[in-house]
Amino acid sequence: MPQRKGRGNWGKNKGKSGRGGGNNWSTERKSYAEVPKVNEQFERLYNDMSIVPEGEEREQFWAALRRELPNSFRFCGSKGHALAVQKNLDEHFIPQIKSMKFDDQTVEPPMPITWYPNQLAYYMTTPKNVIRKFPPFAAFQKFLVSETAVGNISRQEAVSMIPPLLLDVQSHHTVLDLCAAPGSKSAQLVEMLHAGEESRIRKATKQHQDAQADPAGAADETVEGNDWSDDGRATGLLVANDVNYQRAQMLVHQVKRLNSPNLIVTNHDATMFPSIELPADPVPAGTKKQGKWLKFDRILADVPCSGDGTCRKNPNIWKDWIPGNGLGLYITQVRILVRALQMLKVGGRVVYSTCSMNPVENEAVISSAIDRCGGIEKVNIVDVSDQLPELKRYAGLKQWKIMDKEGRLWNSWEEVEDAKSKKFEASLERVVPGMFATAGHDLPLDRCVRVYPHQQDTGGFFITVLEKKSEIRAKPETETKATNNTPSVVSIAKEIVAKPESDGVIPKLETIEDYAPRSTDHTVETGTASAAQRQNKEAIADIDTASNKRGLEDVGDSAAQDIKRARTEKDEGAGPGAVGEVGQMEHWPMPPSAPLRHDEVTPDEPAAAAAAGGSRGRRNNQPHEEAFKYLTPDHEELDGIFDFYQLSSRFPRDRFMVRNALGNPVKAIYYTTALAKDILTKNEGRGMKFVHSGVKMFVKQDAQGQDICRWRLQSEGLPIVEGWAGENRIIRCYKQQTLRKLLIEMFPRVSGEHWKELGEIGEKAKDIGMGCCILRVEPSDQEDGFKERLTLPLWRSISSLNLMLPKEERRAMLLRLFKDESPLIDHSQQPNRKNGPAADSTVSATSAPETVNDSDGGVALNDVDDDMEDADATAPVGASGVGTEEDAMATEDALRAKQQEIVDVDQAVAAAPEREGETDEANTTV
Ligand SMILES: C[S@@+](CC[C@H](N)C(=O)[O-])C[C@H]1O[C@@H](n2cnc3c(N)ncnc32)[C@H](O)[C@@H]1O
Repeated sequence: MPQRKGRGNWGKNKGKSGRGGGNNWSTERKSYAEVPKVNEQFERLYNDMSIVPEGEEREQFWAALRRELPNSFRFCGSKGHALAVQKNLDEHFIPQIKSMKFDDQTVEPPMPITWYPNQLAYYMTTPKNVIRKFPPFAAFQKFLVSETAVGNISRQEAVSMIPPLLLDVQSHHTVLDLCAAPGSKSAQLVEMLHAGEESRIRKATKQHQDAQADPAGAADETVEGNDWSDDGRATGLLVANDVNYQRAQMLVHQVKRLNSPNLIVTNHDATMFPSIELPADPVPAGTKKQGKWLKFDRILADVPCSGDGTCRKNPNIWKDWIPGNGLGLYITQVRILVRALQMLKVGGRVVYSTCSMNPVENEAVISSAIDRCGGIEKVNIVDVSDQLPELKRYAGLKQWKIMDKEGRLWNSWEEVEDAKSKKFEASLERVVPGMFATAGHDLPLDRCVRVYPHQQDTGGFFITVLEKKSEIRAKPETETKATNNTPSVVSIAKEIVAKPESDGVIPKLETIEDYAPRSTDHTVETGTASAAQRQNKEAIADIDTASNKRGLEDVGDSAAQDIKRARTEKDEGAGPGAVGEVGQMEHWPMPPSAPLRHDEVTPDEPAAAAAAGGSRGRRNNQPHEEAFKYLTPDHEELDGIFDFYQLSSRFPRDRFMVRNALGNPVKAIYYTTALAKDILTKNEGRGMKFVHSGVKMFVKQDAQGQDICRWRLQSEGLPIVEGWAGENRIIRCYKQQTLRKLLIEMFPRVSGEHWKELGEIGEKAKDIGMGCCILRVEPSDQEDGFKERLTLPLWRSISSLNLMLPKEERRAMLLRLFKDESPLIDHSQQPNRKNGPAADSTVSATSAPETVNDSDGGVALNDVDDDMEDADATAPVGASGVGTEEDAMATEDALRAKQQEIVDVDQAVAAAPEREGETDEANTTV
């Protein structure tokens, strides 16, 4: 974004809030403008340190911080489809918006963010409430909402897009996002894993088809790119984690839109993220198998922070900013970063980021973490000055000051020690040596990146890229300047005992006590306890509070209790020196699970299910997650599916799983990558808290007719598998008018002579067997052809053919592909079909479907897009056993309700604060 002095036309209206008509736009704008934007300590800290030079630029800095933030959004980089959506913005909406006037003012259209690669991100200064409420924006608003719901657009603050861009993710990478909710950066990371995948898969499937047709003549097209090992599919993985369960659910919603099988969502405290076990490598007979642990190529540590760089969208920060906020987070931030570096492969990258401008949460954390990991020879700060060349930025600070709780500024730890030696200083309690820049410690902290609000009209942000140069053994906190503790006997003993890791294999230590973070809970807190002990106790409390209040006890996690119990026993003997060592171990265990009590086993799940690793019972109020159980490749349901769709034997059969403890395919079958499968199966029952994984690929269908497969393809999973399906279930479409008709008309008839009305696809539609099939929209150079490739699920019943798409998605596609806002026509809404089709505008989304007399006899589309997991493996499938279009309509209604739910949740996610203490109103994404 270019540097901007004002906020364009909308900003000029700030003073005009009393304008006639009393529109909401004025009122809401006023509320932002009215929040007082002064805070003496906040302003003094940054002015005193001169983070921006005095004079005109400093004025611009503060003026920008006092302005409301522009909205921003970006297009999904990995989907060809999303690029067509972007074209729609450029060619349709932007010219439309440019011609609009509101209150005699021109309206500023979305503009590309210049530093974002491939012009995929945009910003817009028009306030979101104007977009929502000013009628000429209605179509644009609809476009944003529907494209966001299906994953083509992500609404995200501009500066928040930087950290993933600097992580340099490739499709075979194992990536960890340690503090991921609400998930905007995770979504970006998932997209990066899938970059280039569509064209790779197309090449791989084409080559396979060619080879089948002519084994001698097929050309090998799989020459470019780096990820052919799985027929072009991305082999990497994102583990997205958040300590807060509710926020982890938002994260799931956010990333689920992208339909990635390369994703696992977890729910752990990042300071002690458990080591993930992998299946051991094969060894020669008679040799003992070595434990193998996952290490990551890339880790994002977008840590909890005080968030003062977000005061443009969260004006309350002006009122609430106190120096203690940043001080209190420092230890947690260092622990998260050290844990990230421990879990990183040698040669891998960690990106550390905050939306705070305070060096105590930024350069001090970087410097302390590098110190704990053995210095710059072990962990280097990467020079990224040549990356994102258009991005204006400031270098990281090499000198800074620490503001104590009373607002006094300190230059060095020596000054603090001197003051403390004279009298007890309560306000210095949280100040520790590691917070200060150390003279003579020549870390290239200038390679850190600071982005200030006036530079590109954004929020403030801090980003640092770290590279692990060699294996590390993190020093215990007590032995570093992060705290002022002296080393404990226990920690020294551990350093001697701990075995070095090699080749990405971390040796497994034996006892829980070895890993357990030291609790101060049972350490006698006396007047003589050291400041470090008190500090550490507060720091542990900080994990609980700063991590959105989900600490050891809060999670209701029996594992946490076990850890506490274990460390308590040890601490009793260890004395005060044992405190302050949280996070020192390289290898953290899974939190152990408490055994399920008999009275916790629910009646519908026998004890056998619990024994099988099921999770129907709630343990100590721990959130309930269904098990992830993989089907054996020779499972009979898979036989049926592979036969019906004539799926190539080359498509992997061992990656299908279900979400119930008994492992029975009841409602839905999900697909994951091989690595996700290895992780989910190997770590089952070890206490790892998996919250989500897998793309729904097949959904159980009530359908009559002998030859119909009861498993229909779900649109989420279709792109993954469709290239491997046989011609018998494919209908090809080349002409725009064919697809347009299928989008506008629901349940068009194929019986009798009606099939002719379907044009180019009529004959195939007439002849294809009943059940689920695939509509392949092929691109061509014809005038009435398509520029983009599309694949959609269809259902052929006795008398009709129907695209299995929710109404909202039909409308979004009509708008995007044909600029068409026609009402949908529902042919199933005609008793006896004698009175002509019903236009969609007359159909109530919530009304019970009318009775349809002429049963189509083929299918009852139950549970379409039902996100409920297979809660009960023994439940009967479907209710009626007789399929009618009535059922199908009920399905459409369910879909529509679901779609609405998606939009609602999406709006909630978009409004969810990224940072502690932000209000929902604070979020200004469109
Ligand atoms: C700045 S936000 C992350 C924003 C996110 N990366 C995004 O782009 O949407 C910080 C997140 O860290 C989580 N968090 C706080 N303490 C944590 C901890 N100890 N371990 C893991 N997550 C933590 C919070 O719940 C919060 O969701």
